[in-house]
Parts: sequence; structure tokens; C-alpha cells
Amino acid sequence: MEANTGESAAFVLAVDVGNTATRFGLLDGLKLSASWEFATRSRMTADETRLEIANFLTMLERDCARGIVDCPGFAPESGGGIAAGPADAILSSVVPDLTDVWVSALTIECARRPFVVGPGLKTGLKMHYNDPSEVGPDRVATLVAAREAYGYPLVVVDLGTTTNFDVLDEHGAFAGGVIAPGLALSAHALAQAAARLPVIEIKVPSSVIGKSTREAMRAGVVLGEAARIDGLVDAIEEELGCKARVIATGAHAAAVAALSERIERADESLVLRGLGMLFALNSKR
Ligand SMILES: Nc1ncnc2c1ncn2[C@@H]1O[C@H](COP(=O)(O)OP(=O)(O)O)[C@@H](O)[C@H]1O
Ligand SMILES: CC(C)(COP(=O)(O)O)[C@@H](O)C(=O)NCCC(=O)O
Ligand SMILES: [K+]
Repeated sequence: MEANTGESAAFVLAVDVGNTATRFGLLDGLKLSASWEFATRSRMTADETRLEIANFLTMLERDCARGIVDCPGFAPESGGGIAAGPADAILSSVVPDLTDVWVSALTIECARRPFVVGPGLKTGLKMHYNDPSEVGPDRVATLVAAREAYGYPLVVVDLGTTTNFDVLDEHGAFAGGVIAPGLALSAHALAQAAARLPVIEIKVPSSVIGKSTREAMRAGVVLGEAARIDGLVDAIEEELGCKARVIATGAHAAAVAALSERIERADESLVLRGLGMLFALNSKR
């Protein structure tokens, strides 16, 4: 097998393994041309993982041919597609049990080892965490893209399995952050702990004073999340000693951004774009 020489292929496959969802991105340089998401399973064989990669690439070829995805170089008729690549990949996994299986599958599918975000990979980000190896690689990739797009000081609120806040200080360094239960997790915790509380769908309630069990729970979970974000952002700014821009990302970003006073906008593809930037940074000689 070829070693990863840093000689770049035309396309880079980015993989973001989250606790709830796994995302693929097809990167054409720093441009995210296409993405695809599927539910993370707690156990997957290397063969099943290869199948997910193959499915994504096959679907991309079809979508390019149909003009659904605008990535001309990936279309088989222009010499792109599966036969031509991608020969390079970069992985972020916050599920340690799945990391090895993804590395094996990507190594086989791309014929060289993928870059893995973690200790040893250049990020260009100064980390003020007691043990920087503790920081989730998704947070690192998110911040790399967010810093480029929005500058600093900055707070990125990632509304996924957890609601985590990633803070860039006035020098653009990772100052640390906050990890709180995510929206679905909060809703499930309520249902699990109290016999009369149902599992609710995450939706914005029509009023903060709930007139039914479900509406009251939605106020607690969804409106509560927005209030928590606004309150914590104020506290973060106080501790930083300066004002910061606030961007939301993750599955629930758009819904919560609309409810928050402090979130300026939702930007869902930060992790995948950050992976593209990290790939570029590390494949340069
Ligand atoms: N197919 C799905 N299955 C379960 N949860 C989903 C699904 N699609 C969206 N969600 C919601 O998205 C959240 C996960 O968001 P995401 O940003 O993908 O997180 P992660 O990066 O942690 O996997 C879940 O907590 C849930 O509320
Ligand atoms: C904070 C996280 C659980 C977020 O994961 P996600 O919600 O995206 O699945 C993940 O980044 C993680 O496991 N981090 C390690 C702990 C830390 O960053 O301090
Ligand atoms: K998250």
C-alpha cells in the first residue's frame, strides 16, 4: 500500500463520526461539494463501514451525473468519480470504539491511511485546555473553520448530542468551553425519569407557559436551551473580558438560533469544512 506522501488527490473525503450522526463530506480543495449523513451505530464491522463509503461515492456519481451535485470533476464521464478517487481522507471521531474501524475502512477504500484529527495532527490552534488531548476532534475542526469564517473572539454553540460551547479568545486561541446535555438528550432524560412524561418531538412551543404536558416539556427543553445559551454566553464574555460573536452549528442550530438573542447565525457545515482545512494544513510539504 502507498504511504500517505502528502501528494494530494483531486478530492478529499472527510468523515465526522458524531455520537448520533456520522457525516461524509466531499471536499474539492476547501470547497465542500457534497455531504451525506447517516445514524451512527454503536457497532460496525470494517466491511459495513466500507459499504457506507462505497454507497456515498456511488450516490455522488449518480448525483453528479444528474446535476444534483455540482462537482463536475467527480462525474465519471470527465474522468473523475470512483475510479479516480478520492485517494485522500481525513477523519474526526468522537466515538473511540468506532475510530479503528473507520481508519481500517478508509485505508482500504482510499489505498492510504487517512489523517486522523487528534494528537500529532497540526491544527494551528493554540489550546488552553489542561490536557489538549482531551478535546473532542469535532470541536477542533469546528473551530478551525469558524475562526477562518468569523474571526475572534468567538463562541461556537454546537447543538448535537450535547450542546457544547467552544470559545476562541481575543488571540484566536481555544480558551475552553462548556458541555451541556443536548436537546434530545434532555427530552429523553425527562421521559425516562418521570413515569407520566412522554418522549416528545423537539419543536418550538407556542408559549413559554405550557398548557399541556408536551408543551410544558417543550418550553423547558427548547426555550430553556435558548435561555441557557444566552445566559452562558454573557457569563463567558464576562470571564473573557470582551464581547464575542456567537455562531450555532449542529443538527438543531437553525431552530435554536431563531430563539436566541445572542446567536448571530447558524452554520451547519463547520466540522466538514474544518476537516478540509486541516487536511490542507497537514498535506502541505
Ligand atoms: N436520524 C436521527 N436520529 C436521531 N437523532 C437525530 C436524527 N436526526 C437528527 N437528530 C437530532 O440531532 C441530534 C444530533 O445532532 P448532530 O449535530 O448530528 O450530533 P452529533 O454530532 O453529536 O452526532 C440528536 O440529538 C437528535 O436530536
Ligand atoms: C463534547 C462532545 C461529546 C461532543 O460530541 P457530539 O455531541 O458532537 O457527538 C465531543 O466533542 C467529545 O467527546 N469531547 C471530548 C471531551 C472534551 O471535548 O472535553
Ligand atoms: K455537540
